[in-house]
Amino acid sequence: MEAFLASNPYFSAGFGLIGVTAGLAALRSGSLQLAHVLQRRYLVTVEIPSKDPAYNWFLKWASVHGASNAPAKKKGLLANLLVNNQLSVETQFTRRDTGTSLAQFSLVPAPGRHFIKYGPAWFHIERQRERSMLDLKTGSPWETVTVTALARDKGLLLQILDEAKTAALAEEEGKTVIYTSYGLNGGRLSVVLDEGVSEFLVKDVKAFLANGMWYHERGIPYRRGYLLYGPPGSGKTSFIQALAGHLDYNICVMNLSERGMTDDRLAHLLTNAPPRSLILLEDIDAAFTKRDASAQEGFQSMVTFSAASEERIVFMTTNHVSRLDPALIRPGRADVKMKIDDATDSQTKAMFLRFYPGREELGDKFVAALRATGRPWSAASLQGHFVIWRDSPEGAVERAEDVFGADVKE
Ligand SMILES: Nc1ncnc2c1ncn2[C@@H]1O[C@H](COP(=O)(O)OP(=O)(O)OP(=O)(O)O)[C@@H](O)[C@H]1O
Repeated sequence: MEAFLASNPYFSAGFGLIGVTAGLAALRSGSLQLAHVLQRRYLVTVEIPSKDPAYNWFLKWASVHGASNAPAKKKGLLANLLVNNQLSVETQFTRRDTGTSLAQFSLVPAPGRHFIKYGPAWFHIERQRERSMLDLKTGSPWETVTVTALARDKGLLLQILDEAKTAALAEEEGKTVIYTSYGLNGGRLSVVLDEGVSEFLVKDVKAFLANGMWYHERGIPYRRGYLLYGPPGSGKTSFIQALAGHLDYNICVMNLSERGMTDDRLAHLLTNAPPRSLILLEDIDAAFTKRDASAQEGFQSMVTFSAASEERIVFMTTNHVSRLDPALIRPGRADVKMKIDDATDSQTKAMFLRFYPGREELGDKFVAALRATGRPWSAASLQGHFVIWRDSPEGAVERAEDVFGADVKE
């Protein structure tokens, strides 16, 4: 590890004492030499330029983990004083198959100095922006993040970079699966919901979009909220993806459980969402059950967001509708509430026929075999089953009960 550190250009004996504490600052001006000695012995610094992929990984990591190990009481105070007030919004666009783009917002430490506690150690983070230079490819300013571990253990920094990388890659992996497998399919929505559900939702969104003047003339906020709730794997997220493709809209996914997501920030994100966007707040229950203390904060956010004046279509999804504060999902915030449930008979048959066109009779047999078990099944598990048996509809029917193999029910 020592050898790796020595040869790694990111690890340098950078000068990271500035701003650590007032005491250390005084020490620095008083005795530079002593500071050098201390710094060499006790601090490890890594510099990450913005052109390095690790740059975004690290900022994202810092926004999620900062001060996460501080005791609960101190957490708010420390986080607010030292980190929270200095977050900035970063937007990343990913092109989707359908030609529209997916905008993803994250809150990352803003340029300036930050302190973060992680594991046993404190870290000093300095994000510096080069004012006179721009990255010609992206048009964004060159930046450098300097991370100084206020500890002697060099391994901690490596561990952090490694964790940041793993988290970033895992996130990308998930996205590729979701965002490339759905979308427009010959002009039709490729998600099979129960009869009438998808038509109802599409019609409702289109009516909303066609009635801007009506809202405007009456001074009603031009927004519509949809809550899709129900068991995992029923197609909530896929439907919203497909709908965006169908309307040729962008999707902005916001994670309400992200650290530091306060009212102001949510309002900022909502007003800065690109035009022609569906806003998707996934697993909204997570924002309210994970962090008790901030439930109130999240609630306020939703109030703010119901006041947005521009055209806003907001989709919220949850597996646990009963855990939500009723005020959160009242009309005005969630105008349409739709249960997207386990697969029905007709949905199951429709999916069967999509995989095995023309095999009506077998489709009925398949549905009957599943129904005979008395157990519920999800559209996601059906899809998994049909993919396995893609060349043999007979096999799919014979082994119908395998559909339950992949299901994990609460
Ligand atoms: N109704 C459906 N029609 C076709 N495929 C579906 C349907 N529902 C789910 N799937 C398949 O299952 C996968 C998972 O579905 P999706 O993520 O949309 O479910 P979800 O209801 O949002 O689940 P969760 O509540 O766990 O987020 C999808 O990528 C898709 O391949």
